[in-house]
Amino acid sequence: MMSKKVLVAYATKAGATAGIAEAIGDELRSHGQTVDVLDVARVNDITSYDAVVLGSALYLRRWRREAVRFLSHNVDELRKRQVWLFHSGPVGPDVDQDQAMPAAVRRLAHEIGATPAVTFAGRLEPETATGFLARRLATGSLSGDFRDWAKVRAWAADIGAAIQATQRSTWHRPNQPADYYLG
Ligand SMILES: Cc1cc2nc3c(=O)[nH]c(=O)nc-3n(C[C@H](O)[C@H](O)[C@H](O)COP(=O)(O)O)c2cc1C
Repeated sequence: MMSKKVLVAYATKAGATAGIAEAIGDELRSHGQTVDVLDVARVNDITSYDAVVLGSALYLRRWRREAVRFLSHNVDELRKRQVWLFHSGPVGPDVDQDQAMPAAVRRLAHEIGATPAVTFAGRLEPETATGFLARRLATGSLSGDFRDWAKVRAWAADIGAAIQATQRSTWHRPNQPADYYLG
């Protein structure tokens, strides 16, 4: 059986979200998928992928702009694919709090037909923090690497299983054009 090609794209400022994306990629590969893990700013064309996982770091309750731009520029192609979203954010006392999708991301996710973004805890450390505010926050109670690798891998394993399930049957999105069925 042909393995499906999966894009795991991430938007990061200080690298924590890239690490989560790599872990998702490793897990999917262990499920037999062919995976590219890429900075979303470097992705131009998604037509060669069967499924897309997109994650962004959260800053001041927003996604990074390159992730939002990717969604808005690829709505039509994403609608035809299986898409999963995540964001990486909470640190310190908020570590277990699911974060709301920013309004613009929620609208785009709805257009694409993707389920809401899952929240993964993040990392904020003096060694990797960039910018005055980040460096200041990184020395207080928010400081640390809170990424939950077991949670990340379990989520990716579910995605791997879902992609495998659609390899056995034909994957039809509801918005598949009608001429697809005509000879
Ligand atoms: C200035 C600043 C603002 C942040 N705002 C949020 C936020 O609104 N929500 C959240 O969950 N995390 C927030 N965080 C935490 C980061 O999202 C977290 O450290 C994340 O894992 C960083 O990802 P990155 O290393 O990929 O950039 C903020 C961090 C900084 C430094």
